[in-house]
Amino acid sequence: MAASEQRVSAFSYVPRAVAPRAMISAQGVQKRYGDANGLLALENITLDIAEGEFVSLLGPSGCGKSTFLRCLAGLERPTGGSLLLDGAPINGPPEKLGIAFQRDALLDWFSILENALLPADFGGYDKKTYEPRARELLNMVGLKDFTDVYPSALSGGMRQRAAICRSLLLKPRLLLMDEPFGALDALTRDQLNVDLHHLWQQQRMTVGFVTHSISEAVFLSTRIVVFSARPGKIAEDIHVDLPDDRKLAVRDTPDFIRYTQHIRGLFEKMGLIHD
Ligand SMILES: Nc1ncnc2c1ncn2[C@@H]1O[C@H](COP(=O)(O)OP(=O)(O)OP(=O)(O)O)[C@@H](O)[C@H]1O
Repeated sequence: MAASEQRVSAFSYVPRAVAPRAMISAQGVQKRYGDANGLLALENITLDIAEGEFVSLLGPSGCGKSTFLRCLAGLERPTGGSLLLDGAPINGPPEKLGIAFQRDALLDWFSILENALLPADFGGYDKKTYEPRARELLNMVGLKDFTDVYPSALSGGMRQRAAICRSLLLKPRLLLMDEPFGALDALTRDQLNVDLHHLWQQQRMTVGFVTHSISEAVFLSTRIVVFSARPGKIAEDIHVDLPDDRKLAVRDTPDFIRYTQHIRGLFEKMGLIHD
């Protein structure tokens, strides 16, 4: 499906008349693993992402969401098309990048505060300079009293909160998250959705977020890019026009439900879910 054939509906993303310059610009991005006969994971991905957008990638398992995220992180290279950050090709992990994955990857022999400070360590920055920010972030997500505790003493949700603080330590312009809440129970996941929404509201970093949850995507995003089955193509690019300051109760509103129904309908049409 060519970019021009992408689905357009009442929900579709329409760039604003005076659009801010794209921070990320993908033009016909293709990713094939292996040689010329290898597996085609992504085909013809074309989209621009402006600074400060919260973009979720939704789609069936194996459709290339993580592959696209890894291309954005400079951990994989597209095999076709162009992928630009601030107008320059992404040839490696960009500066000011924050990453969070499903496994929190905290280091068990460091305290929570030390874990949150690791990016300063790795980046060769003075840890003392960043300590107030690490403490502020940990405070914001309810870990104020756990800064000196080791990860093994924390629940999965608390660990993931600490991991998110770590990814935000250096004030990333771009935060890439691959199913960061996938392993958490529903209540903890709800709370972390709220926490992440608050963090995004305050810091306004650009976020690329991979999830399998339609409701999580609608709650968090300003925009949802729905991929079709492999090779991943954009099935629909949806602008989420919900209040900027979202509380969990927004999920009970007719507007929210219209979005979740619409996306479920797309997956039904793709034959991915049925009653
Ligand atoms: N390093 C790799 N080498 C070869 N094939 C790969 C590699 N990484 C991913 N793939 C394949 O590329 C396709 C897309 O994988 P990817 O992980 O990007 O999908 P996804 O949409 O994130 O899947 P899921 O939702 O299940 O996590 C899959 O068929 C996968 O097997």
